[in-house]
Amino acid sequence: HATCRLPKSSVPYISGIPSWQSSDYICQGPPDIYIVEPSNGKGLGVFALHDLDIGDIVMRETPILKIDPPEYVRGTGYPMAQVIELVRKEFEGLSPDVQAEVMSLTYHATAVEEATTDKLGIIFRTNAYNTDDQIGLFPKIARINHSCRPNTSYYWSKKLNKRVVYANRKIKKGEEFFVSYIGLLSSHEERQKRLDRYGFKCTCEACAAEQAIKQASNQRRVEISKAFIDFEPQLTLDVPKSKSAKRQARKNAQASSQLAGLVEQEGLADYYAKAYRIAAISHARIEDWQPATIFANKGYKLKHMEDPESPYTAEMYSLTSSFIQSWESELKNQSSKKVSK
Ligand SMILES: C[S@@+](CC[C@H](N)C(=O)[O-])C[C@H]1O[C@@H](n2cnc3c(N)ncnc32)[C@H](O)[C@@H]1O
Repeated sequence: HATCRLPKSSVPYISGIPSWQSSDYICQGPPDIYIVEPSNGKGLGVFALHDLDIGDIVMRETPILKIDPPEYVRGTGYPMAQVIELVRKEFEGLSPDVQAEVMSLTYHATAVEEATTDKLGIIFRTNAYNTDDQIGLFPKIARINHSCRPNTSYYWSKKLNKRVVYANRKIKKGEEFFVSYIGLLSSHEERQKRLDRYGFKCTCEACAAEQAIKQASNQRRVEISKAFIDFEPQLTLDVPKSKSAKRQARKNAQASSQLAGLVEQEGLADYYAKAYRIAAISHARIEDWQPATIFANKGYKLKHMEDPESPYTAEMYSLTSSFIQSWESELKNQSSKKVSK
């Protein structure tokens, strides 16, 4: 979408000879997508400079510093002392400019940590994101604030060596971009506990809603989380044989459609594809090919938008095409039965 134009004062052609030098030619390249500005009560934030569609890229960024994480300890996370040592080693190898960029990032520390812990370590804790198997600092992405119903999603592209942030719904010019720093399938109180280490009370639209709405949202999130776990053992394409297993599978298919509806109602775009996959497989198990195909195709479209080359995209592609074939033969059978009647 480059906007290329001649400088205003130039007269483009005189007798077919351009009167301007090629260096006058202005080609701005693609319009900027975001601007970093103060965000009310949240320090700096990142805002849209124009309207974005679902799937539009907001940022793609290579980590300026990354570490192989030490072993994760359940309950307490990565051992901070070891993380700091690893980060410090990488930091020493950076140019002074890049070091300054790292040190300019925001951080949150308790009074005790402020007195005892290396500031670089706390900056890393406040701003770092996982790649596939490492943890990295992405100074531009680090300016994006948190929401429990974010309008952007992200993934790590191994091929590009970049973290990619994209719009997960339509975004209007001037809106702030938000990502989620935590898993979102828990109540407001649980989420706030996990956000405490970032040092803010979340006032996103889900957390700031009035009590009754927040209560309903809490319930939906807990229900979605439970359903994801409950569905896990049933995610095979084996068609149940016994009558009772078939009856159960029909109930499950119904519940899977409700699950997809619940995730959509809660507006948790990061979980749509997972819910569609469950609904697709659950309907395939009762050989209800129309909804199975539609759900698989929805999941495929989302995965493709995120990363066309990921194994998840390939899986959803193969499910969609196999369910379409089954649906087609079902339709053919139905019409040949009609003809023979
Ligand atoms: C990764 S940084 C985000 C960018 C940061 N606002 C800045 O000025 O650089 C995380 C910090 O931003 C602030 N923050 C992020 N999301 C917020 C929110 N929803 N409400 C208030 N503060 C938030 C907190 O201070 C948090 O520790």
